[in-house]
Amino acid sequence: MGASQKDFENAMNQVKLLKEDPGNDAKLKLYALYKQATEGPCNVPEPGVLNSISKAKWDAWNALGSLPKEAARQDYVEFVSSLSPSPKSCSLEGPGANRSLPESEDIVVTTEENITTIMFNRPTKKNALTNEMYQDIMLAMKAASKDNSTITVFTGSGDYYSSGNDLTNFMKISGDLKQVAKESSITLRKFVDSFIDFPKPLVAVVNGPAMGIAATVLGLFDAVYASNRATFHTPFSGLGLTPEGCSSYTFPKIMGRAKATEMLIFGKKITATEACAQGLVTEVFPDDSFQKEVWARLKAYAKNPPNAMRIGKQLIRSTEKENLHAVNAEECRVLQERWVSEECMNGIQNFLSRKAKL
Ligand SMILES: CCCCCCCCCCC/C=C/C(=O)SCCNC(=O)CCNC(=O)[C@H](O)C(C)(C)COP(=O)(O)OP(=O)(O)OC[C@H]1O[C@@H](n2cnc3c(N)ncnc32)[C@H](O)[C@@H]1OP(=O)(O)O
Repeated sequence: MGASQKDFENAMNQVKLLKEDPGNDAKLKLYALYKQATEGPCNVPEPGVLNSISKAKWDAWNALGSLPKEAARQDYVEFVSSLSPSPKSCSLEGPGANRSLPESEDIVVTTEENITTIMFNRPTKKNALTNEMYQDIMLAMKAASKDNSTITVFTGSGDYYSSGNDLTNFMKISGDLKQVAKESSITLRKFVDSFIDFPKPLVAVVNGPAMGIAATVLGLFDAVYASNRATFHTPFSGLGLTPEGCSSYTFPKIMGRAKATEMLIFGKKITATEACAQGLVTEVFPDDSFQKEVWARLKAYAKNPPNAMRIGKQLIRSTEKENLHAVNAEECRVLQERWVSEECMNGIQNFLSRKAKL
């Protein structure tokens, strides 16, 4: 006998209680089966290539063809049960939990003239990255790695590139702090892995200040173009934190140990011009012509044959990959401990109570 409506509803609740992020492929499958089970065969127009996430969702649903609603419901229930053998002891608000597919507008993905752009879009909060945004960025990167674009670009909306991790993420957690720190460490590792393994040229268009994790992962980009308004700031020690995004390896390699120490350990903020002199930034542009000049250049680069660019990148990066994964794993292991430390609690508390502005 097929799954009942009650089984289906239970399965939907179980998805919300998943302890670990099931991954983008599983989320797409869940989405498609859910839509098929509730609405029947895909009945909406195919989204344009400008929205690669909607397109991925549409493709997954459309691929189910004329599968009957009851069969989709049954498949959904079975698939959920394969994902969640035990729904007990879950943190409802932990990273990765309660997520299905990106719905928020905090990350905007567009594809135009062979360029997929992933934009941080939370300007009123200086594009600080929420737990949901980490998940959506991973999803967007996975889609971008497979779409028809030749280059992928990160940029920010408003006056900031990004102020890094949203420090209120720490207040949204429930349950055992150590367990949440463990889950966060897993999420962070996966997030940084997405940058290490990204197969196409990855470019940052740094429109304003870049802080914390938004600055550190720049060491994993293939080119970084910055407005002269941009600054680069990793105030980790003040927050009781330690470097991530592989910066403990990439920054000393790029700028030398002394300059990397000033940034990563002493929290020195550097200008775009300094970052360019130290090799973190490829080129700096005057802010008033920044967008025009950078996009004209990127559109020209994006016309290059995609395979040549992809394979060229692979040659430049492949010898480093193993090291980078090991560094990422170690940085995340250390951060897992830092997040539950008194120094970190005090650092976050200072920001939240605005006693200290970094
Ligand atoms: C158990 C652990 C679970 C955690 C799971 C996370 C997993 C991944 C962790 C990865 C590690 C990453 C580390 C980092 O990125 S460290 C860097 C963090 N960023 C900061 O420290 C910046 C903090 N912000 C500031 O110092 C200032 O806001 C800033 C200099 C950016 C701007 O100052 P300004 O005076 O111009 O503007 P406001 O302060 O008034 O800001 C406007 C509003 O934006 C909010 N805001 C800005 N940045 C952040 C932020 N990073 N987190 C949360 N909110 C931020 C600010 O509060 C204002 O909001 P309101 O208008 O509502 O007050």
